[in-house]
Amino acid sequence: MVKIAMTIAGSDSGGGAGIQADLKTFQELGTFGTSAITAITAQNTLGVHGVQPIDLDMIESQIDAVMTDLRPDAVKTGMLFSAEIIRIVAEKFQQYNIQNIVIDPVMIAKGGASLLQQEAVDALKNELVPLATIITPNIPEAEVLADMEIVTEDHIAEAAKRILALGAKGVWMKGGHSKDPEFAKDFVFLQDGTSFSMTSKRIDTDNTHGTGCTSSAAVTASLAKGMSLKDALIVGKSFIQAAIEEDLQLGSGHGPTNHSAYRYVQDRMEKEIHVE
Ligand SMILES: Nc1ncnc2c1ncn2[C@@H]1O[C@H](COP(=O)(O)OP(=O)(O)O)[C@@H](O)[C@H]1O
Ligand SMILES: Cc1ncc(COP(=O)(O)O)c(N)n1
Repeated sequence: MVKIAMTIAGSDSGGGAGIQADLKTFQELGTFGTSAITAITAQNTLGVHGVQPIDLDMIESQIDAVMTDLRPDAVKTGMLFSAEIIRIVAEKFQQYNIQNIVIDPVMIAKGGASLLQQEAVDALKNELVPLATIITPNIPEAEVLADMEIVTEDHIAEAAKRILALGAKGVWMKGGHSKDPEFAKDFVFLQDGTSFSMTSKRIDTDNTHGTGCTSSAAVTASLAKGMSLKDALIVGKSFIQAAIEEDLQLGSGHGPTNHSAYRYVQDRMEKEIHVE
């Protein structure tokens, strides 16, 4: 029977990030996608033009509706916007005993708009991160979660240690924001003390809108299908490398990635991602 993946996130009218990116990615990887929408954004490749959070009761009802009937095999979170929304999501994860939880700690859109209120960071750290199978911060998000500046690889390891100390089972420290002109190098640290890196060549492009949403959705779909965490993360990295490489040149700002590229270039990606 088809496996079910769920996303709890914001809507991106531009289709490159948020719920839209997640559902496309779930579908591409052969899972059945379900969702609970936390906020609506009026957004395109040029930026975020408006944000309207959904009523808390309605967020709760959406989660209950999916959890009680469809029972997702893995769930991811994206834009959660407020401490109140984070609390509801954390409560629901516990109520329904969800095991495969991917937390993309979305804070700021590529154009600079805030997608998480400042006072929600504590709720994220104390209530949601402890439930994560894997949390997927980019460098600025890891700096906030670990409360330190990240410049060197030693800083990455120290920040990961601090994030694991919050209770997450694993952390995928994404390197898209690093200054390395040649490589996009990510590091994974797990609660059992193991770690590995996933490196690809850096693509010179502005079309990276939604890379965090898309890569974490690929991990979620892979966990839903029963893959090991390590294999699921390698699919996440390969899926996003394909989606960035085969970009679509849409819009006149930070364009979306190509969510359907992976299915055509999967074999090539296996050789392009270096795991060490
Ligand atoms: N220009 C790029 N070329 C190749 N991979 C990239 C590029 N930018 C980001 N990535 C990869 O995309 C994923 C998401 O990266 P990152 O930009 O760090 O997160 P976010 O999208 O959350 O800001 C990571 O696996 C990262 O290595
Ligand atoms: C609704 C929504 N959720 C998440 C992001 C972050 O996307 P990214 O940082 O990858 O551009 C976004 N721009 N919009």
